Amino acid sequence: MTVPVLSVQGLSVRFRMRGGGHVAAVTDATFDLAAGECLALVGESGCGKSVLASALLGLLPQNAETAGSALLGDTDLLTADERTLARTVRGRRVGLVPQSPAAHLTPVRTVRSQLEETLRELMGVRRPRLRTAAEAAAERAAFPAGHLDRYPHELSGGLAQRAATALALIGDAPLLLADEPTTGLDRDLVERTVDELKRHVGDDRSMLLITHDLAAAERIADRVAVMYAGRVVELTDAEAFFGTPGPAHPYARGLLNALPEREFTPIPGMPPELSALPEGCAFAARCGRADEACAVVPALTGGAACHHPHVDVLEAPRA
Ligand SMILES: Nc1ncnc2c1ncn2[C@@H]1O[C@H](COP(=O)(O)OP(=O)(O)OP(=O)(O)O)[C@@H](O)[C@H]1O
Ligand code: NI
Repeated sequence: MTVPVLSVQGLSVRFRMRGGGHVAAVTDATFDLAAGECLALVGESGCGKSVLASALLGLLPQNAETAGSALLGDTDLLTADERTLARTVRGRRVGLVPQSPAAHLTPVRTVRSQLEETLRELMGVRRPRLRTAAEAAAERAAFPAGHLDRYPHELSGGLAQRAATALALIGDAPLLLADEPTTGLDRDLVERTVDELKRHVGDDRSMLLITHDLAAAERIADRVAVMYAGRVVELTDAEAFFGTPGPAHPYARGLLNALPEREFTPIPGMPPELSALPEGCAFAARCGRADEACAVVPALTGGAACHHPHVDVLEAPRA
């Protein structure tokens, strides 16, 4: 077994709130990311995806408490000091593809100057090589050279995304972290963006793609992790998940069946408040399969954290 690029073990993040309460944003997340693999982390708004990403980047706010570990090589991202994270991790070992590229780019500077600055900072490239290097960096993300002297507000959503991707690729980081890279894009642009990201994954580069867009995840992911109320409730092979036998966890199955191109039936009810999670399985209150066993939190075994996973899945060979 090869050493994973990223190994997350029992990662929990909770926020201390005024008045003594807590928000349990991420609870006991455990997963590995293999070299060249794309893992899609999916789940509804507010389930803890971005908090998990912030934890991996050392960008949690002051009121956050973490537990567990997240090993990137021999660096534990949860305990590394800010200096290490800023100087050796962000950009260099983890490339960040942002949620809102237009907002992530500096508004008062052209794409060329932002690429050049990042090349200088991360790769030590100096004039006169800077100009050619910036053009090569743009080309890598299919950003047209003719638009390099534009300011972010002069770019379409698709081009802003490519500019942000070009920036994320500069450090040759072995791990790309993309948090909702397709939010706000039209469907055909979503597909193009996802396909372009996919070109950068493989061999020496892995990707953790955070999205609530299951169709985007299906296009690109090798494996899927489904989060519900802060926990990973299913972790499985993408082909099995989107095809046959389908998701094992009733929540994951409901999420897929809610898609317009599938059954278009939403899961009844709402997720619990992360400040007041129930004792047992957090999905039990919405689950047609729940019984008294669900008063205890189910462990993530056989790919799904559920006392009553879909049987057809259990009987089929799992990846
Ligand atoms: N600084 C904070 N203090 C308290 N609670 C927070 C803080 N940051 C995030 N949360 C809470 O953590 C939970 C998880 O938020 P998160 O942003 O990770 O969701 P998400 O899955 O990324 O959703 P979306 O799809 O909308 O981006 C939310 O309930 C959010 O309100
Ligand atoms: Ni988010």
